[in-house]
Amino acid sequence: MAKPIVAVVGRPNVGKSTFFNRIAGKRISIVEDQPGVTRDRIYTEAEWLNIPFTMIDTGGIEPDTKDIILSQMRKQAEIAIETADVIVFMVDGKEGLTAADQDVANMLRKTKKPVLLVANKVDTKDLPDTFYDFYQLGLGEPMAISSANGLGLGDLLDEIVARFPKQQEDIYEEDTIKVAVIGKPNVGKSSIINTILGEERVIVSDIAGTTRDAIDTPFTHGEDKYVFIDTAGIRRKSRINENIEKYSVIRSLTAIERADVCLLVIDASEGVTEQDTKIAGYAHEQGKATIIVVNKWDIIEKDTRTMNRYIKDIRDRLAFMLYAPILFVSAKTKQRIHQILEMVKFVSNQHAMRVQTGMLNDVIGEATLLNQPPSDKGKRLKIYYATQTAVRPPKFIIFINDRELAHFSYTRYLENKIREAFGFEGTPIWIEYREKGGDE
Ligand SMILES: Nc1nc2c(ncn2[C@@H]2O[C@H](COP(=O)(O)OP(=O)(O)OP(=O)(O)O)[C@@H](O)[C@H]2O)c(=O)[nH]1
Ligand SMILES: Nc1nc2c(ncn2[C@@H]2O[C@H](COP(=O)(O)OP(=O)(O)OP(=O)(O)O)[C@@H](O)[C@H]2O)c(=O)[nH]1
Repeated sequence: MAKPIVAVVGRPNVGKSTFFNRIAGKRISIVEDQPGVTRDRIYTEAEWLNIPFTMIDTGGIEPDTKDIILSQMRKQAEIAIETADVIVFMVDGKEGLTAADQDVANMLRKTKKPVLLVANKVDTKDLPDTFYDFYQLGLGEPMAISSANGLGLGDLLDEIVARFPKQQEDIYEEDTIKVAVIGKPNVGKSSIINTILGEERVIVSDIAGTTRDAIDTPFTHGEDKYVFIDTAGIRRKSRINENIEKYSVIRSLTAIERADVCLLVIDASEGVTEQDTKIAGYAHEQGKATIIVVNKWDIIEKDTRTMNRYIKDIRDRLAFMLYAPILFVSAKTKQRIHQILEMVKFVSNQHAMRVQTGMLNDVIGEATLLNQPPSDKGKRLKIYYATQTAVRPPKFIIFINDRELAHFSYTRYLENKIREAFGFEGTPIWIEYREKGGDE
């Protein structure tokens, strides 16, 4: 389930960080490819009433010192409008209304996204006289909070959570394959999506009953139903500066969470970057199927070994997903673009595949005969029985005598044997051990 995104926008010194730290849970830092970009203070995972969400501190952008406050705030507001589900606009309740607040309010009023106007530093129950000026911003009733001593935060969080979009998952039929197109800015995500959607057999559907801007693109291809997840920011080209990069990563992460199959798009002229590795790692951990799509293949000067060199490099850098098929495409010339949906359908089936318990145990039994399970201090790992307990991703539980003896390398070996026998192409496989009770 995708987590909603909340962005906090406001002038420097209004107390965004203080607010953030009050609400923040664990922070995740994002690897940057560009030097000189503020590294932490980007976003955090938080939770209210058991509803998890992601909070972005747009104050984290301090691109260059020449920038005046106002232009920075405009950028913050743009980023918030582009990426967030709910925007918290924070003003300084102690200082009162400023011209810069007016300016940002003008921008925020134009978005259809919910905006909550919050006056921070209202440390006592009595509202300051200047408080009423905030009504002039045209963003509805200001809420008074004090981040420093925690006043009003619960009420604010209630209001934020109440404005989260309804989850869209339910509106797609069971057999719809959800596809996230992920990757860095400019690798050609929108070009690939638009090329696929322009294909003859593809019919883009309407989403019924959605009130906010549609963020997904559902379509059919022949008999098969698909939806490209969270395409709003991708298909509509954003003209936001370079700093959008790290926020686009956050969007990628939430898209991955909702998807069945991820298309990890890599720019052939750049190869696999650190950012790609990070995003790919997330898809892997989340148990999603992945296809690696190397785009812009048209601009690469090729000889007979070029493709193999690329494959080797990708396998080296993304060694944790050797299961992911690699496609070399060009959105520009349409080379091999038609293979993408075929591959999506194939790996989606692999992702949902269930194998018979009898066959699985034959494979495991044979594997242990070929390569004896490890032993330690005279005790040998015994494998009693294996069963598949889940799909999307396929999950196996193996009953054994002693978990201590089940080393990573042997698990890897068993995984390989399972793959040799059944395929499971494009999908990670989860293997869990259970100690069989009462035995030895
Ligand atoms: N009285 C009072 N002071 C506060 C409150 N919240 C924050 N402050 C103070 O306001 C100052 C600025 O707070 P920050 O949280 O750093 O503000 P910021 O908006 O993150 O500022 P930038 O990092 O410049 O974007 C600090 O001195 C805080 O202690 C509050 O609720 N009441
Ligand atoms: N030569 C070549 N250029 C391409 C190809 N695909 C995309 N481009 C160009 O690469 C640039 C970026 O393409 P987009 O499709 O906008 O990339 P994106 O990943 O959606 O970018 P963001 O919206 O910033 O995330 C554009 O100038 C495209 O024309 C390709 O296969 N070959």
